[in-house]
Amino acid sequence: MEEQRKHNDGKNKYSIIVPTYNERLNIALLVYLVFKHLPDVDFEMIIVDDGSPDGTQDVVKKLQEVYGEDRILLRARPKKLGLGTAYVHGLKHCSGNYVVIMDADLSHHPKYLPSFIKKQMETGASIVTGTRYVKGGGVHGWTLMRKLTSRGANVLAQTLLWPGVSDLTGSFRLYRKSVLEDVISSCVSKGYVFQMEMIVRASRKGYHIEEVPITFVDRVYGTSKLGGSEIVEYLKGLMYLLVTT
Ligand SMILES: Nc1nc2c(ncn2[C@@H]2O[C@H](COP(=O)(O)OP(=O)(O)O[C@H]3O[C@H](CO)[C@@H](O)[C@H](O)[C@@H]3O)[C@@H](O)[C@H]2O)c(=O)[nH]1
Ligand SMILES: [Mg+2]
Repeated sequence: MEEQRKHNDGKNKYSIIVPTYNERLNIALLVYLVFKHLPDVDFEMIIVDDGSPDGTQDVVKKLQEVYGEDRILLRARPKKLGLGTAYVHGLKHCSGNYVVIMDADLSHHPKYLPSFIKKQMETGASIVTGTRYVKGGGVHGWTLMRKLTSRGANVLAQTLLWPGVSDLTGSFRLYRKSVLEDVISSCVSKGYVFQMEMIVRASRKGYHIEEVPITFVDRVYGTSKLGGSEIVEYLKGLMYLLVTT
């Protein structure tokens, strides 16, 4: 932390975008852990909730009372409109010069946040992406089917698009805000395929991308929103990128 403070000199602000759909049981713990792991960092959390029927927003409003509306921003949408567009929406409300994107279900543990920040400061990278597919990273708790889906999605995209990044579908990332705005404006996908499109486009545009190892632990509460239709969308997105980039 001391190290972090030394490099920060008080100028950087991090906006952490967290998309939520039915994360009532996870969001409070996530917020608690982010505050715990970033004690000396200037940050805000932007929760983009898509009208979760489980009452996620009620929990977020309670958290705002505890932590303050300047630290926890609730930027809701009326219904489930997809992960990719949730980031676009969240970005409009960011006041930081750096943006972190992470899941609400604790699969992206906030303990890794300092390593993203440190890596960015050491290298001056425009993007730092968490990767499960290098030494020190990994996946816990997934079924064989889900592991194969993720590996398959990555191998396929690596082979066809060779972007030079080891984890294309992961969504735990830190961006320089201006870079995120630039890359996001050229992205067309709306669902889960968004992660892959973002990193491929960023790499094509020549942005400096660094990686930090993370271990992705499957959620304890609730269920994944990744369904068969998202996989079809992914394959379509892959083909689209293949012919357009
Ligand atoms: N606002 C909003 N949030 C959503 C939506 N769909 C999902 N989310 C939120 O997005 C996060 C990820 O959703 P999960 O359903 O937990 O995804 P996952 O199956 O665990 O997939 C994760 O790993 C994949 C890599 O293998 C990633 O590709 C994916 O983005 C995600 O990080 C969670 O915080 C969830 O509440 C949506 O339509 N709208
Ligand atoms: Mg998840």
